[in-house]
Amino acid sequence: MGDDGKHHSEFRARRVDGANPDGLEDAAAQSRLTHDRMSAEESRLFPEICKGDIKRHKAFLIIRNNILRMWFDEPRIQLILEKVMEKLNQVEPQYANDERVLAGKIFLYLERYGFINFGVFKRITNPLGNKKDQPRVIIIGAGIAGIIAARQLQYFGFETIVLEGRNRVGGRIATFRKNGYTADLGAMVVTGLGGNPVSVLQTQTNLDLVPVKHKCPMYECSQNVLANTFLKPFELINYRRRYLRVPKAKDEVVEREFNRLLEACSYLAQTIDEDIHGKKQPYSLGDVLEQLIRAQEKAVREKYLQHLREITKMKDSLRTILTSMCDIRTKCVGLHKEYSDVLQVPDNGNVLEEFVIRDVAKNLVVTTEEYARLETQADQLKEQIRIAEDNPPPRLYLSVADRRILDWHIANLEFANAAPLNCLSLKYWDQDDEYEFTGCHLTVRNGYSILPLALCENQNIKLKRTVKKISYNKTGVEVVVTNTEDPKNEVPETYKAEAVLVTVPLGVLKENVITFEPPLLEEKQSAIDRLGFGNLNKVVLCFDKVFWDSNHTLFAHVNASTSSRGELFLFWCFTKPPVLIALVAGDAANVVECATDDVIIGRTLVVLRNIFGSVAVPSPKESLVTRWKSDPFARGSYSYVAVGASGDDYDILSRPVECPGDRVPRLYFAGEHTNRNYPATVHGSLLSGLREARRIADAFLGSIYEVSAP
Ligand SMILES: Cc1cc2nc3c(=O)[nH]c(=O)nc-3n(C[C@H](O)[C@H](O)[C@H](O)COP(=O)(O)OP(=O)(O)OC[C@H]3O[C@@H](n4cnc5c(N)ncnc54)[C@H](O)[C@@H]3O)c2cc1C
Repeated sequence: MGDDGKHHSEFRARRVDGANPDGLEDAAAQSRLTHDRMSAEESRLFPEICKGDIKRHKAFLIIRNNILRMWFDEPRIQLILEKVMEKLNQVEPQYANDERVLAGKIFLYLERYGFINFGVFKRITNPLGNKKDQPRVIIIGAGIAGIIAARQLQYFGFETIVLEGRNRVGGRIATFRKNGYTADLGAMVVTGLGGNPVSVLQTQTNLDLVPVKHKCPMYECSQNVLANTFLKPFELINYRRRYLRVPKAKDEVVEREFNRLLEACSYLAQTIDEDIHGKKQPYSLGDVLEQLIRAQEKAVREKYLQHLREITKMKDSLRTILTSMCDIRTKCVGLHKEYSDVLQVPDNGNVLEEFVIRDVAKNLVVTTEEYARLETQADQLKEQIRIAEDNPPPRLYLSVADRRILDWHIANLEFANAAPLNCLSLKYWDQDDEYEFTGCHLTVRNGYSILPLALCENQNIKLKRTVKKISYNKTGVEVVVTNTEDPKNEVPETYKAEAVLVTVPLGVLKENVITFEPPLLEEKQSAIDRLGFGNLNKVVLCFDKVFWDSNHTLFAHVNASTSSRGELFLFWCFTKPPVLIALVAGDAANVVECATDDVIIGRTLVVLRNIFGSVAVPSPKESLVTRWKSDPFARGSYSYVAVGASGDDYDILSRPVECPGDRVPRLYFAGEHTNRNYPATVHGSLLSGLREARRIADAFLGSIYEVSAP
């Protein structure tokens, strides 16, 4: 990444960029809605408004946008209908008076759909009153999807119980905290605040978000440095840096080429029909990218060969000309001699002899002129050859050093997708791009776990309960768990409820560690198999002082080979206490799973010492290596669209399961792998939890139309 470089996942600049939107348009945009248009969902829920006259349509939008803005104005306090009507009366008295019923319905819809009154806020009233015997829902997994769903369901009046296998909440949001050091082992980046529900949670909790600056010096191995440096004796032990900073211009050129290659892949993805040309197997992004690189290499080689061929051709022509000049020169010498000879003959007035003299003289002139013409041609050709030889086209598409830098950019993309590029679907790997939020990327300086911990307050959560079996039928659900509170005496427990929400990671679903009774439908099982679940690991090193350039919060390490490109390729340093987080992505992420901590940490220190010099880099005070793939409660990091999968698979995974003849579905699914538009992210999980809370509430409490309007 160049100093100011942006890679393809950078956001397009749009107007809204965070919490507390000012106007009605901003409030709608922050809720991922359009201010002057009803969403498809709204049109479905309010058909009489959608198809009705333009005035009511406008009334709907004005009321909806005003309610959203009221929520964003103070998301720490429950927004209640009375307050909404009071404020609406101040800003839009006409709508407050004429559309009271509609305003009530819009309020209930926004609340049920998790646009308002979600997260950590002070409750003023219970929206459903204090009804007894509310349905009971079991939520499996205390990650962000499970906790927000539990919290929302509880707010809607359900009795909830969260069963969590680990001895902590947060799932893939996990913060290492020790001796004042903080490091996020799972999620650590908020990918823009414009449209992001995390912006509300930031206001409600004390998440300390700092922008991720793109200045990122890049270091690569230079074997010549040591050889070319005159070392004093002690320097032999404390040898100097062996890695050099990649020149900014070079980094920028390669980054531009990388982006060009990705654009070409994207063009091909749109034009290639995966089923034609007898190719049954869909293409992967990695394969096509490598093919494009090979094609470019071939084209560059071809161009260079063509250049050599042209020079050879010019040289051949020059040789022919020079040979002709030689012949002409010999001929000239002969003619000259002949001319001298005929001039020797005494003039006896013979006309024939006079004719011979003139003829030889003429021949001599013509031949000399021909020689001069060829000489000019030869000079021109020599100049052309010189120019061509002085300006050869590149011999190689990428030098070895260029390829390493390109591999670094590929590793960065493999990090973003948590998978080697040859596992990603060419056609659909970036299917969610158009939903990207606006604003810069931010990181949580005080640790992301603040969020799940805040959301857990007053929730009924049982830790150390590993779910083994889920049975569901028309009467309800039964969940069998192993209670691991006492490792020497693990006991089975059974929990019963009206419905169950499963939020375990896709990696866990793929392992089939939970038995579903009856088994999941073939459609769902195939989607579980098709979608990819990637891996990405981190090495955390805590030091007693900063030895890196504190002006930079990121620095890059360019690895020596394509196969190791993802190894410790990027270092993060965002927290006040000096902590470095090294990222391991792509194939290298899986290598970490089977190496010991000593090996990984030792290797990380070698890289740092090569960059900063061994004197500068002390031994770490604390260190830690993640192994997400080996973690039985994750089995990897997050989902990706694998070769053969598509965005549809996220939709299939989000569908609830109904027993034939039952009036409501009993089995629901949430989690990042169930969110087509926002997969693989904290906000995606959060939105999926809100979505399922709404779905369960609609099923058991009636849809928004059956809720009596005030
Ligand atoms: C290394 C890494 C880096 C990431 N970086 C980012 C980032 O920068 N930004 C971002 O937005 N997202 C990031 N993500 C993704 C983000 O963390 C996840 O998408 C999100 O946290 C998932 O939430 P979830 O609730 O869907 O799943 P989880 O958080 O995984 O929650 C599922 C819960 O189910 C529990 N569970 C599993 N099996 C069982 C069982 N059998 N019984 C009971 N409980 C069980 C788990 O213990 C877990 O608590 C990253 C993820 C990883 C791993």
